[in-house]
Amino acid sequence: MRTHITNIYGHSPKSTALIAQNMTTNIAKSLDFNEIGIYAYPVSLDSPQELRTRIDGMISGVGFTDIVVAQFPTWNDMEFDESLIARLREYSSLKLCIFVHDVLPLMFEENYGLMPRFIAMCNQAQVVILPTEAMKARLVSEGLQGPKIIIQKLWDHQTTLSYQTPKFERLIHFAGNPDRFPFINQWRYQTPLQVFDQPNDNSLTDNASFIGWYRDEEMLFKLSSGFGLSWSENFPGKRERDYSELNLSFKLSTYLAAGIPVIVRRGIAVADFIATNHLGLVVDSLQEADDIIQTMSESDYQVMATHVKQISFLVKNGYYTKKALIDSLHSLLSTD
Ligand SMILES: O=c1ccn([C@@H]2O[C@H](COP(=O)(O)OP(=O)(O)O)[C@@H](O)[C@H]2O)c(=O)[nH]1
Repeated sequence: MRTHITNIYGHSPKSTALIAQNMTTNIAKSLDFNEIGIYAYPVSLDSPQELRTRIDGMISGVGFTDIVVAQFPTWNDMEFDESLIARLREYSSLKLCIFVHDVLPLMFEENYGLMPRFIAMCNQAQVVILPTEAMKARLVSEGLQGPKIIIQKLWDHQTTLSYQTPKFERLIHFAGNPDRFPFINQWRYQTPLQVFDQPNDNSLTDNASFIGWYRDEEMLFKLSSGFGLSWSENFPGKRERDYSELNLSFKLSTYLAAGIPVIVRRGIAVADFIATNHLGLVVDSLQEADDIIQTMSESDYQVMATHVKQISFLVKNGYYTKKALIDSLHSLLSTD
């Protein structure tokens, strides 16, 4: 019996979906999983037979009694994901876990109609890894039933960079782009915002500096002071804020890996975890965060940083992913 995990290729190196799946695969490999590579391509060009042949090539190393963890979505269209699951289900003794990174029907309003297909796909697995309890409740209300559910809880952000005590600075970092997070173009708070993205013509503020996109280690190195912001707003067609109440943010774990305290909106899925573990500020508005930072003492900051250091160790070493994968294997192979 062998264990396998799918992994995507061929997307932009700046794609967070690619970064997250590649990282998850690296962690799984440390647990002796084999990789099933899935290259990005337009699935609509394949005839049903070509698609089947393509999938057979990808899973040629999978045996009838093996375990497969499918990281979804593959971003090759839901038709591809469904075909992959259908083909794997033909191996009657194979055990299947779907590791849900994003739920397309909830990400984009126009995709909500895909929900029944998404749920039907998940219901074919024995185990489904979901990001949060809130996502579990939502998908159960949409019809998810049957698979054992494992909660991921937090993204990891693996790095070998050694821990540095962060400096107290009244500064907020944001590792996201203004197309998805337009509110950063109107930053009007006293605490300056430092954005990891190229300058853009739509920025209406002098108090946000766009310092460019950095590769992983450089970015982590620059996140050496102040706070990391994870914040989403709804805008037409994309209910980012609603989605953040169900899903996990990757950038949140980037800040934790770097060792800096975070700022999150009350109501997002991990807000309680952030508050209970004293990892930063859980606030109702950006104005509230600004006010707290402007009056905060250095010792208050360092207390938070000390708490972050502990979770940073877990995140940098991949322990959330390892736990989710190991719990999934136990669920697939034993009964409690
Ligand atoms: O200069 C940068 C800016 C961002 N990122 C990566 O992009 C992620 C944030 O992407 P996104 O906003 O899509 O993530 P989300 O928080 O929405 O999951 C960060 O965590 C980093 O891994 C990076 O590598 N370099």
